[in-house]
Amino acid sequence: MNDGGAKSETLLQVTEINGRGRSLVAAQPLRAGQVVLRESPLLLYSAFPFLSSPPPPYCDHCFRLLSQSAQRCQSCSLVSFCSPNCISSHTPWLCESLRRLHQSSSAAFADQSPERQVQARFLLSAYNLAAASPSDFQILLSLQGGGENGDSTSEFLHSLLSAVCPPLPVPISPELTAALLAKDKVNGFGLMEPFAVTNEKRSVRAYGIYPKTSFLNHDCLPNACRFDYVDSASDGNTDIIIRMIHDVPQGREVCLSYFPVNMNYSSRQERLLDDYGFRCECDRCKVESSWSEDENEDMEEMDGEDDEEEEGVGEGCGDGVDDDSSFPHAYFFARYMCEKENCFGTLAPLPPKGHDVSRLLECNVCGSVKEDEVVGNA
Ligand SMILES: C[S@@+](CC[C@H](N)C(=O)[O-])C[C@H]1O[C@@H](n2cnc3c(N)ncnc32)[C@H](O)[C@@H]1O
Repeated sequence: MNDGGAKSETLLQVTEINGRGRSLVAAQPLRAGQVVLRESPLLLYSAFPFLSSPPPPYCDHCFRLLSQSAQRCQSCSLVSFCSPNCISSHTPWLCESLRRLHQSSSAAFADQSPERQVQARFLLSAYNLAAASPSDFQILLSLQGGGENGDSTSEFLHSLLSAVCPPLPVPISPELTAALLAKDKVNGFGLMEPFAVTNEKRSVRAYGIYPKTSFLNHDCLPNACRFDYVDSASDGNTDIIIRMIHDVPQGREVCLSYFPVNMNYSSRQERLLDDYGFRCECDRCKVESSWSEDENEDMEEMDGEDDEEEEGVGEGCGDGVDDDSSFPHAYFFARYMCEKENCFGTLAPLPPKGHDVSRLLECNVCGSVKEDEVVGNA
């Protein structure tokens, strides 16, 4: 994909904003469709439980779909790789830990949800990073999240992994395990299965943590969104790409939405408080906090359960939410929300060519591309 040779340092500046922590701010005017950040993950881990059968058909390093020539690890026989380069990432510690954990996983995870196994995979990757690349591990530790005491999940995972895995050259305390899990919760991005007609309900293939992308704060009406091109990227298969949805002046904060934009006010607030520890006071929340329950339910119906309401989004989303003053952000939904049923993706223009903003909008979930009917009238 053409990313216009983005140099994020000249486009985005890390700035501390009161009440929001580190934030990324436009260091120059940014244009609709512009790639403002492209980066590789600090750490990646499979979204599949240990006990999934058959084993996931992906390279355990770059998470590409494996071909016939895939190489299975001869020692643990649990993971496969697409190339000698990828297999070199499989350290002896990780290999032995995976083998031992897999052996004990039926008993160890018997009473646990499959999510625990995925969290254990994250911890193995994080511990492995601590030993294999201490400087990257320090970057991981510097990300937001942690500080709180461990809970029963972190205690369970810490005792299990310390009992099962071979010793590491670096000490891992229960507090460190708790902090790592908290950082994953706040900063992890899911890399989805590529969209296909036969795979409309896309699942997550892997999770990744991206150092600079982790500085992007949330806004319920984002001005940027993330793309990935798993299986279709010529290199950097798991790179994350941040593109501007519309023009933004210098000095304005660049924000993502941490979840699909169609969620209603109370669901958004609940999610942000539970998972990210803050109350959102963005412009959209200020408007929607005064809506009645019915009006908020109308927003819920935009999630595709009611097609008639969904079609009405451009004109306002139903009873009571039908004019510009009560629903000033209607334009966003009409222009930048994917119309495909059950997609809920966000649209951003393709990267500009020269001075021209693209007339084509791409969905960051299903990948469909459509003509922008209002280009130039942002
Ligand atoms: C992925 S991090 C973003 C970078 C973070 N501000 C930092 O200092 O590293 C997510 C965290 O940033 C903060 N945050 C994100 N969006 C926010 C917002 N709209 N208002 C207040 N805090 C926000 C919350 O603490 C959240 O858990």
